[in-house]
Amino acid sequence: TRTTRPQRLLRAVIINAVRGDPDSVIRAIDHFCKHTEWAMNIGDEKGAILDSVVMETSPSTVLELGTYCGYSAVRITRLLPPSTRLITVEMNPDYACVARQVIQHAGLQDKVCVLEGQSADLIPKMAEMFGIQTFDFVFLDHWKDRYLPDIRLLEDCSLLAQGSVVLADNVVCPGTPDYLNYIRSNLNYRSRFYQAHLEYTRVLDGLEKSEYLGCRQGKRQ
Ligand SMILES: Nc1ncnc2c1ncn2CCCCCNC(=O)c1cc(-c2ccc(F)cc2)cc(O)c1O
Ligand SMILES: [Mg+2]
Repeated sequence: TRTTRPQRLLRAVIINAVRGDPDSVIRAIDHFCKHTEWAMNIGDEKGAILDSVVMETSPSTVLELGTYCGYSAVRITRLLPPSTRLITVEMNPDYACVARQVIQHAGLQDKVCVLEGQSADLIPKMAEMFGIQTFDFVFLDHWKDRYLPDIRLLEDCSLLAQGSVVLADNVVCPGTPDYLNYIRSNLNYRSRFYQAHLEYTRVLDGLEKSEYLGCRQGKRQ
């Protein structure tokens, strides 16, 4: 049977990227997506915004929902201090398999845990599984209609602390209207929109960064 797009992306990484060099893995994927086949990685333009938010947060516990081929896992993890770990959740086993190999090619396998399963099932088990209390940084990049239920689940599981930062991809394209409405009208968050473009295209898209302020009451009127 023909290879899948993630398998062709992985082959491009193995051929073109230097083993152990995360930046060359990022460059190889962006080149593949610009010149060979589009793929739904966050990409270089939004990726630079992701980098800046990670650096300003300097998190010690990081959660990513929606791994795909591991591009954003490599982008995030290459910026983390040595003792920090990224937990990334992917429900598609084929994607997870490719992502583990991309992450390994970048030399970051000791700092990333790729968990297979649905975010809804795994979020309630996170604290127990990893011996953590809260996440300092959460990156949302999975099914767009899961952003809202999953941020609510993170709140209910007390996995967000005052100062935790939630960054959401694709809030314009494909769009996450219910999530945006919730997070922008909720007094427990301070949100900021970063205008950008859909990866490797001229289509408008953007990222929404939301800082959790702790548990206050009420909604913005
Ligand atoms: N742990 C979990 N729980 C639930 N779902 C889970 C999951 N783990 C994985 N998934 C399943 C997510 C599948 C990928 C999600 N991402 C997307 O769907 C996505 C689509 C586009 C896109 C834009 C314009 C187009 F014309 C076409 C596609 C761009 C993006 O940047 C995207 O991130
Ligand atoms: Mg995305």
